[in-house]
Amino acid sequence: MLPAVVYAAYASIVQGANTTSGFSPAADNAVSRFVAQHYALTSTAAGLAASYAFLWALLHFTQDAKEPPVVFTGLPFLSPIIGAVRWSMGFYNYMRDTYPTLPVFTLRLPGLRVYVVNSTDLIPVVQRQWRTLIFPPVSARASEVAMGASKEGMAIIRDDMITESGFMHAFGKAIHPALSTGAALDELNGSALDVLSKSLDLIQGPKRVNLFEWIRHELLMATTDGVYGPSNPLRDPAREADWIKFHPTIMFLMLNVVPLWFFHSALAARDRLALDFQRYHVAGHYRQGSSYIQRWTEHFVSRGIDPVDLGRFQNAGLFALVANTIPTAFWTIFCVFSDPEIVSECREEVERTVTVEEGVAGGKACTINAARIKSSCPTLVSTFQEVFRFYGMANSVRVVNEDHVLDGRYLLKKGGLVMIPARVQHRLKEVWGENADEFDHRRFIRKPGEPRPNPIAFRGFGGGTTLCPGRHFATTEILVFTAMLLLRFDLVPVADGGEWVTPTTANSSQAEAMAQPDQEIQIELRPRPGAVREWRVSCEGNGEAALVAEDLCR
Ligand code: HEM
Repeated sequence: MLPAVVYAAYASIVQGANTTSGFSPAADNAVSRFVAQHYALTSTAAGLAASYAFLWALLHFTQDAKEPPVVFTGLPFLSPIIGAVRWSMGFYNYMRDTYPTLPVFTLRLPGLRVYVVNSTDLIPVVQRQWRTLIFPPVSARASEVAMGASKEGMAIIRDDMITESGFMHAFGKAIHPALSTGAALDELNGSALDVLSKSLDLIQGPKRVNLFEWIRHELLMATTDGVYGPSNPLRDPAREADWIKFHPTIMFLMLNVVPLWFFHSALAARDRLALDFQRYHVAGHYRQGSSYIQRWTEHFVSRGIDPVDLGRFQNAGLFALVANTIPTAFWTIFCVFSDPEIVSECREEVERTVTVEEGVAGGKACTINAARIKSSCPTLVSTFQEVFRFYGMANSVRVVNEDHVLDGRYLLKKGGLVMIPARVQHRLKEVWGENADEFDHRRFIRKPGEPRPNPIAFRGFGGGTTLCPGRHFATTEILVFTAMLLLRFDLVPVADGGEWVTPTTANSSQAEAMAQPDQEIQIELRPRPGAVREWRVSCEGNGEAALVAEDLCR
């Protein structure tokens, strides 16, 4: 339809140029000669001008005055796309700096309105409207296009995306008890951290590793062993390799613009993983896994999802489990170990929490207590939070389910998307102070008499009804992993004369909530003098970590 309309406008302009210009006969002749000689050029220019005028009119006449102000209209419908390509991860911050007084603005793309929220005060207002500004279509789409779920499976998921009894909202309720304070969470963290601790026991002398690759392997094994139990499909090195092949393509699959055959080998890897997950579920192995995976599976089965789709959806479950935990652990370990001051402050704190008991064979055993790490290591916890603020890039997206007037002021039209970019919130000088653009590892340590920065502007784990349910599990896992390294090893870069070089993050996949490093760092893990001994981890009474507004304000 659109090209036909544009063509019609274009044709009428060219025809008009051939009849009369309104100038004198001599000028008319000159114009006619010019047009005749440069027909292709003039007709192209006229066509472009007509198209521009048409698109400009289309954009402005279909934009309601009550909607948030529309910006970036230089090339109607195209400027936002060009901006997103040009500024990439920095696009929304650039927009915020360009329009600092707009609490929310509209971007118009072909066939789509995006309402971008800049104001911290509007965030709770958006989150309260969870039945109108809804998240399930976003995650459903990811399962459909990236995980390859069947039409029948998707029909079950999409059946009711609004009420509390719909698949998605009920899913949140089903898994919640296994991931909040209590024995199930302690057990899950305990088994994952036990795997990590035993793996570190094997390093008895200096060992060279690529830091990201090594963290990815260690956390993939520990997290999936903790969740899936003794029959964890990811224990097979071929499945680990499949995940590493498939994972980077998820964002491109979700965009759905490149033909599927292009991702042939990644999709084959995805399907092998899904098949192993299917076998795992059919054999009932999940019953020996964590309470989390049992609840997860029971929810899907109770809603009629068949075993084939169960395997496919489990790939999405795996994404949620590890895709953000791994880069977050990388940056936490990088930021702690790359600064001698932070290493020594954090090491001192962590050492104070360790208890020494009788170990096996009459020796001594050191116990790392997860609850004490969280309650008594303010510098380590603050560095971890600062990693989220500095490297976090969660982009909360909601679909406007019906026309809605946000905060009684802004009309949001049905079918539009609402976006809350964490990177905008995380760099607001009015919240974080003049040094908002710098990494300050002590930023989150509370000082007497000093007000706490507005916790709503901390978006590391999203917020509202879709606030990450895995935040306590991931927080404990990463903090204790970092503590174990502090207690047991020195980490020394192999290249660059032993200097730590901060990797860039420009190529990060925007399907993730945490930036990912573009370059590897080869390091040597050197056991610290006296640290090769018996180590244990205790997660008893580990509890929750209050890092986000929802936990802090309860
Ligand atoms: C450092 C690690 C993690 C980070 C940074 C992270 C981040 C996030 C964010 C930002 C969201 C909100 C999405 C939105 O509102 O748009 C989210 C949702 C979610 N996360 Fe995490 N996550 C992490 C670890 C985990 C883990 C370990 C699990 C599973 C145990 C998990 C399970 C989920 C689930 C199921 C949702 C969807 C919630 C819903 O649809 O209501 N996450 N996560």
